[in-house]
Amino acid sequence: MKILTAAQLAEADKVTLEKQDITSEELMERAGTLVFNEIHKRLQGAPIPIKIFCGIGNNGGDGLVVARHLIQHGYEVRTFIVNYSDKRSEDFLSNYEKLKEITNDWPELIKSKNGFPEIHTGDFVIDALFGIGLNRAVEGWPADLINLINTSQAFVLSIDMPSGLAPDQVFKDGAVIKAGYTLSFQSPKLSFYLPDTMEYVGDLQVIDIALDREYLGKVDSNIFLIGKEEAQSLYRSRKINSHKGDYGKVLIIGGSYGKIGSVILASRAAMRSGTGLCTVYIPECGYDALQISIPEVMVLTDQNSKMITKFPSDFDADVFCFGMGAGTNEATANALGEFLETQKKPVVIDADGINILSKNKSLLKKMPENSVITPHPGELKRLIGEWKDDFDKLDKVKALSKKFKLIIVVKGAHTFIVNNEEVYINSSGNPGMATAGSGDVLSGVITSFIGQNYSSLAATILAVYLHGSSGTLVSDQLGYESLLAGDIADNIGRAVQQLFNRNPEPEQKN
Ligand SMILES: NC(=O)C1=CN([C@@H]2O[C@H](COP(=O)(O)OP(=O)(O)OC[C@H]3O[C@@H](n4cnc5c(N)ncnc54)[C@H](OP(=O)(O)O)[C@@H]3O)[C@@H](O)[C@H]2O)[C@@H](O)CC1
Ligand SMILES: [K+]
Repeated sequence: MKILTAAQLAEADKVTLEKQDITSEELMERAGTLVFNEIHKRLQGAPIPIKIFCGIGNNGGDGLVVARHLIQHGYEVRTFIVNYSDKRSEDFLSNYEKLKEITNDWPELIKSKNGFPEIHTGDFVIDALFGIGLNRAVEGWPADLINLINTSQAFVLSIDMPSGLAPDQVFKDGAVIKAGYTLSFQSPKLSFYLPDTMEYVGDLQVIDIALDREYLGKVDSNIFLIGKEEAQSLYRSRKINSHKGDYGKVLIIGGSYGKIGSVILASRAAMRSGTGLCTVYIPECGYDALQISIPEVMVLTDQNSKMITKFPSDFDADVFCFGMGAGTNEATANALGEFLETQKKPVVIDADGINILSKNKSLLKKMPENSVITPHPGELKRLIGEWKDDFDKLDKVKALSKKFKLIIVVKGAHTFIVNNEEVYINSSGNPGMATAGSGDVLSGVITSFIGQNYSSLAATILAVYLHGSSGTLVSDQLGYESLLAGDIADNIGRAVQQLFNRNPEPEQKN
């Protein structure tokens, strides 16, 4: 699914009015009615005190439409106009008049802190203060109101965006509504998925308000949300008449004394994801552990017993993966440098491999095109330095991807896959996956798919999605705490099966 910017959504709005020959007030009525329907479906007329806080722009206008429908359906509603400016939008004003026509309980005007109502734990708060028109941090008494709502422990539903959050930028130090539920129009917004802002969104539902299909189809977005449908479209099923040679010959290089488990996990994940032939290259100390843990994998050993000092020079693999548990010894770094001198096929570099790249940035130039690196936040910081905010981070990652033609997997609650200017945001997974070895498994799955002849980008997107949905399948049974990285590897096959069954997709909640 495409993720649109505020500017693209405003353009979609404009095109829709022209093409569907409707007024902006009619579109607001459509959007507000759909929000009302969702609320009504859940509340079923329950006598819960509802407090709606409306700004004076179009987000506030949506709030007024919702208020009118709720009142007409007999709900107990108090509507507040949060008068942070005199520049009321036209559609806000017409809905203000419409509301006054149907009730004697006119909206209450809030102009300062003195006008704040009491908000109780059992209240149902609807936040229609600001939407995608927010253009600066929320400060002063409107910020105090947001803080009051946030500390009230009332359930908060935000219309389109949690107020104070902007779709494509962050405003430092402004107040932001912490929503329990967000009903967002047409497209999710980028800030819903970024580490610093995702916590404000609560559970997310995107409402199709039928903006112009043609515009939505053609609009040039570089940001995509990856869900079940997208993963399905990337997956290629096996031919009946095939043999192990058709499914890739991969070599995974890594491990050091005390960290052989990382290579066991990566190779197990590669095998569980369909690799035809998997060989690992490890320090000698890991030989027995590997052979015993996973007999399907072949083992080559370095002449050094405790670390990698040389890469096998004559091994012909379809794809190489390096880094997990390897340490950052000079001998290991030199071995990687020497290997990259001659390497032409994409490689997957993880963990200590990335730390070696960070310490020896000249190696980045030697990385073959379309290689994949999979940093977690700490590794990323070592690679690109500090960032101001998540948007700045994304810009820096894009620049790195572009400069060295790399696919960069920015791991997090929502993993981002960056390929030049394009950003793919993963929607699967859960907090139980924040566990040792989870990244080793992911590298194994990516490597496996590249070996099976997926493009590096397709392999990475599919691997990240399946890794997340496998994690969810496991935690659905064991809970978050008990999930082990090895379980993620072992359930990749079930995650593939799940791509094609009709159950709702195991998605991550914000
Ligand atoms: N896209 C679509 O298709 C559809 C969109 N719809 C709805 O429209 C919403 C967007 O509406 P919008 O453009 O009127 O902006 P909105 O968010 O209400 O606020 C603007 C006001 O806030 C002000 N302001 C800004 N920042 C501020 C701050 N920090 N502190 C104080 N003031 C601040 C700003 O004033 P100014 O900057 O001029 O001072 C302006 O007055 C969208 O989210 C959705 O709900 C649906 O109805 C139908 C289909
Ligand atoms: K809002």
